[in-house]
Amino acid sequence: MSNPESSLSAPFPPQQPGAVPDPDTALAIRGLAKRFGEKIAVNGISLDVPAGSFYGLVGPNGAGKTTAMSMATGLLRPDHGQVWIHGTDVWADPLTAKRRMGVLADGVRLFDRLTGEQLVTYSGLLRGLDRDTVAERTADLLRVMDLTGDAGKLVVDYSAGMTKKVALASAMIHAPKVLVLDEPFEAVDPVSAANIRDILAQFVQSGGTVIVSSHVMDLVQRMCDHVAIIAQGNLLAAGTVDEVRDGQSLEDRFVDLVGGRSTGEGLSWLRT
Ligand SMILES: Nc1ncnc2c1ncn2[C@@H]1O[C@H](COP(=O)(O)OP(=O)(O)OP(=O)(O)O)[C@@H](O)[C@H]1O
Repeated sequence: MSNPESSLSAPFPPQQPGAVPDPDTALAIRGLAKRFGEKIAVNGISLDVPAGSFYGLVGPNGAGKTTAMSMATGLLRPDHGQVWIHGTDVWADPLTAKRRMGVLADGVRLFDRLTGEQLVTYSGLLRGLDRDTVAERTADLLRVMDLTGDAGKLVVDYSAGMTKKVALASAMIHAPKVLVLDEPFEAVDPVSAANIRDILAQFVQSGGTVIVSSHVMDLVQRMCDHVAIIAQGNLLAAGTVDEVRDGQSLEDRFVDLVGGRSTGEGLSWLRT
């Protein structure tokens, strides 16, 4: 079934000036839009992420996930629209909003001339934590990320998966209420990924909110309780995973909604 007008796409009215979404909503997005030259990367997306949810954001390559997440976390200024983290406008009051969130951004350079331990420590001190708390949490985070043995190594010399894990540790050290993670499992080995999943699940159980983008539908179906599907800058569906997948696997539903499966023809020159 291909139904981009699915009733699951939340029919949000334009936000009235001055109207603030319920502070219990972890992330509220209204009419978020971004254009790069002629390219409309995000085309007026509205979405509510309930507090305490494990929310997956899925979409094909170039769908606008990273752009939307960057605008939602105060890293990229939107052309239009508003974003609130627990009722705080991210662009009007970025300091308060950023205290409440931990962000694993895609493609943002880390201070990679620091060691892993220094980087996580620096993130904690930057967030205003005292030195003892930072030392304790840094040791805990490096341990669960299986980085203790490499804590003294420069981040520039880390593998892609190690870099992802140290960035994740840096995003979590101030115990935010909301974690916004762009592809947190990309390049991460299965044991570390399982550890990270456990940490995130416990975080959600204790009332935190996790928003992850991922291309791995099976993972999103197993791990998340809510999901939004984005394609070509538009929100195609959003709701609980069961609502969105509508009796199918999430992967089949995704392919139905997004389309674009090639028939396997072509590239005859590649066949031996
Ligand atoms: N800084 C930029 N300048 C120009 N175009 C950009 C820029 N950032 C993103 N885009 C374009 O906007 C669109 C959305 O990109 P975005 O990175 O948000 O997609 P994505 O869903 O995160 O993709 P992927 O799953 O491949 O990471 C793409 O067409 C991309 O080429």
